[in-house]
Amino acid sequence: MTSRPIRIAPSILSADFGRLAEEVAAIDAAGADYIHVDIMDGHFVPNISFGPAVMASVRQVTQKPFDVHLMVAPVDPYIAAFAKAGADVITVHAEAGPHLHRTLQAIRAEGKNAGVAINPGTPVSAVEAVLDDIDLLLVMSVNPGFGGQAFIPGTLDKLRQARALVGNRPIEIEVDGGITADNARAVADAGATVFVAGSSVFGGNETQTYPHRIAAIRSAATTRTA
Ligand SMILES: O=C(CO)[C@H](O)[C@H](O)COP(=O)(O)O
Ligand SMILES: [Fe+2]
Repeated sequence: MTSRPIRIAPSILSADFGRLAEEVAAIDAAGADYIHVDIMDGHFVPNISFGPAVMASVRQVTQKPFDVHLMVAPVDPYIAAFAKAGADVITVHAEAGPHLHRTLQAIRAEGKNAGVAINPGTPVSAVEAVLDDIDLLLVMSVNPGFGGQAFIPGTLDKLRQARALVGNRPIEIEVDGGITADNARAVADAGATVFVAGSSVFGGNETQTYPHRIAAIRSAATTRTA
């Protein structure tokens, strides 16, 4: 059993956008630790979600930390806008530009926690030089751009490599894509501490089931197997 605290971060990408504020309030009440906000630009990834104005309006319905995943390139021009819109953690992709260190400095200069995400095709070593500059390492377990994709099994090896690299530094290791109650145990054992879950929480939009779905992932991730 992992001794590290486990956080569940429902991704509102799979929420009903027509009732977005209600959906955010529902996952807050259902026990979400963080609210995961996927920002897609139709350039870095082949999909468009929404921007800082929409995020700022739903920010008002909860006090929970907003974990903002920017799938945007170039990203530097948008850091201040998402900080102002109420982000607590701003995560950028290592692949999104040539000046990762500068971008991470810009996030911390806004007084926000800084995260770096790596795509399935990017090695964990890509973040080695910025370990002192991040609060969160996001290991993508699908190719970014869409919710509802299947977890890529090779992610478990990458999570183990990430845990070995991070060691006991105060850096959260987040996993994003295809997370369910069925794979949460293996993902926790591999070293993840923050579990993003979109379709496995919001699937079907039956609000009353959100507490059960979040609890199922948390329970799988924290259950002793040996
Ligand atoms: O960053 C993302 C996609 O790029 C989403 O956070 C992720 O896909 C969550 O959705 P699901 O749990 O349905 O895979
Ligand atoms: Fe995400």
